Amino acid sequence: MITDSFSSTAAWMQVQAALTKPGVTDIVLALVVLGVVALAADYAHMLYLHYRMPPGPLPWPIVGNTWLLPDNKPWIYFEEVAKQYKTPLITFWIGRNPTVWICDAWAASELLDKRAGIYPSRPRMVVFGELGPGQTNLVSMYYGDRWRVHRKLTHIGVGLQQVRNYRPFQNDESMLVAHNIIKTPELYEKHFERYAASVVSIIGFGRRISDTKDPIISEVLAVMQRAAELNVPGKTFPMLMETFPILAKFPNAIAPWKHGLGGKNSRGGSFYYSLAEEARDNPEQPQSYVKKIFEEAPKYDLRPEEIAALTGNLFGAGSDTSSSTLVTFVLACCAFPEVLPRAWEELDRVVGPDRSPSMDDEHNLPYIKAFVKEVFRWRSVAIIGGQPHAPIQDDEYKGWLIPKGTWVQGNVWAIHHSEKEFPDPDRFYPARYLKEDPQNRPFPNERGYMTFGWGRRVCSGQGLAEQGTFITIARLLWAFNIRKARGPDGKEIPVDIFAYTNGLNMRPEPFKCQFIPRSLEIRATVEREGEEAEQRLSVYDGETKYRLSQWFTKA
Ligand code: HEM
Repeated sequence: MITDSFSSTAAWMQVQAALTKPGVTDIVLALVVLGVVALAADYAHMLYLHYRMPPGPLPWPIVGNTWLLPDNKPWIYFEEVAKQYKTPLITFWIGRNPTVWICDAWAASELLDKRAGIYPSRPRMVVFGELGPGQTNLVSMYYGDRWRVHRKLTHIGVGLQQVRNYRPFQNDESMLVAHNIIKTPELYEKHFERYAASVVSIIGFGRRISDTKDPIISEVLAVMQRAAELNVPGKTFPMLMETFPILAKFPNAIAPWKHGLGGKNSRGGSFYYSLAEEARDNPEQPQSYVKKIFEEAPKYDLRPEEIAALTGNLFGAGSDTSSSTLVTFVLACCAFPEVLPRAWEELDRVVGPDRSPSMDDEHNLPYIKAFVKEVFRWRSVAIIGGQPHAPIQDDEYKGWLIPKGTWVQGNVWAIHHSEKEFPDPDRFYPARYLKEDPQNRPFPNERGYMTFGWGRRVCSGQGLAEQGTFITIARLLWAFNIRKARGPDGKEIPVDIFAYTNGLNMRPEPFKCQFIPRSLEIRATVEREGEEAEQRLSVYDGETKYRLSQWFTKA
């Protein structure tokens, strides 16, 4: 007894001594205790959200579910998780950040379209946002007055009314695609890239891109494809910074995982600003979007990096997406040749061999329209719907909480791959879009696809992309029998409909194919129209002295 009371008195005196005169060990001990308490409180909060938010795998403290991510194409994994939980949306924790993945068309329509006023913002994005363009670019901007200004200014360039005025040169550029494919069919992918880059370059800078070797194509596409990898959740650097945002705060000199990320003052931005100034100051260059932006700049107090973002977005958002969609179209023709005769029958009946289809034919070409819709659906380029949305207030869906600021991503892969809306979804089957077809199913929007996003953040260039994709697909279907290439043994070389890149904007891995003109008359028409189009487009010929690569060396 006496010994017990003596030892407890001694221990008490030690505690008192430690409190009045703490040593290093005591401080370390106190910090450890504090750390454990903070961690426990943080994890308790994570578990609370785990039970209130849409279902998903149990998160671990700090790392969440990041370790469960596959090395590639996480959208397929999220589709499987949603099937496993039998829910239209799931929660997946990227570190301590719960992200919601919408895997069903009706839920996407309800949340992102019908409740557009609640979901118009972007969440905090460490890699694509804070280490990328941040709040200078419409794509990653939070919802608010500045976003409204940028959206309005973007519409001056590619708003629905405006893009109708671009039809003549877009049509001419598309005629050149068909002509160039006759000359060098093996370069078809390059012809699509040139076409897409040239259309946005004429709109933006009043200058066309006439050569597939123009460095602006290869350089800008390379940057875009790299950027597209930067918003696909991943468990390696640089995306691991979304799991551990503190790593983004380290100075670049001691943080190799940050290398190559642009930042607000990125050299890519300055490159676009120089292109814009060059176009503004060239009296010979026709009226263009940059000239209008410079006129508007004082009214909105636009900074140079904002001007660079607004004009650069035309390339950034509009060239890789449009050309990848056309490569997907070619892959579909090779893999599903049985869908072609019906397209030819319609085109021969409505258009004939002496001219190629025009935009005015659209109403008379229901199967071609369905074909284009199926291209947009079957392998949608923006496979996770571009950037995530974020609610500007807490929301509830089917009893689940979606807190303000949550990263909410439309999983377009899962949405367009659902048996319920698209029976046999990996089959390319345009007729599913025709009302009378037995495979036709209800869909929450009239178009029948969600390729261009939702609500207030829906793609600003949708009108331009849809009209360009229609006219180019219609023309190529009319002109060619597009089919699998043959090997030296004369046998067809198979194509793989799942071989796609891993970016946020995906495109088929390279494959070979043949473009066979459908008749001598059609071939003659393609050549004649191609030469005439080139003549008309010559008003946009011009050079730029800037190269993105020089910029990177210079800075
Ligand atoms: C096939 C071609 C294209 C596809 C599939 C596509 C798809 C998308 C998607 C999915 C989004 C995100 C929408 C959302 O957050 O809900 C987006 C945003 C955007 N797109 Fe496109 N796009 C295409 C072409 C274009 C073109 C040609 C331009 C302009 C020339 C453009 C400009 C933009 C801009 C500026 C945004 C950001 C809008 C905002 O955050 O408010 N896109 N696009």
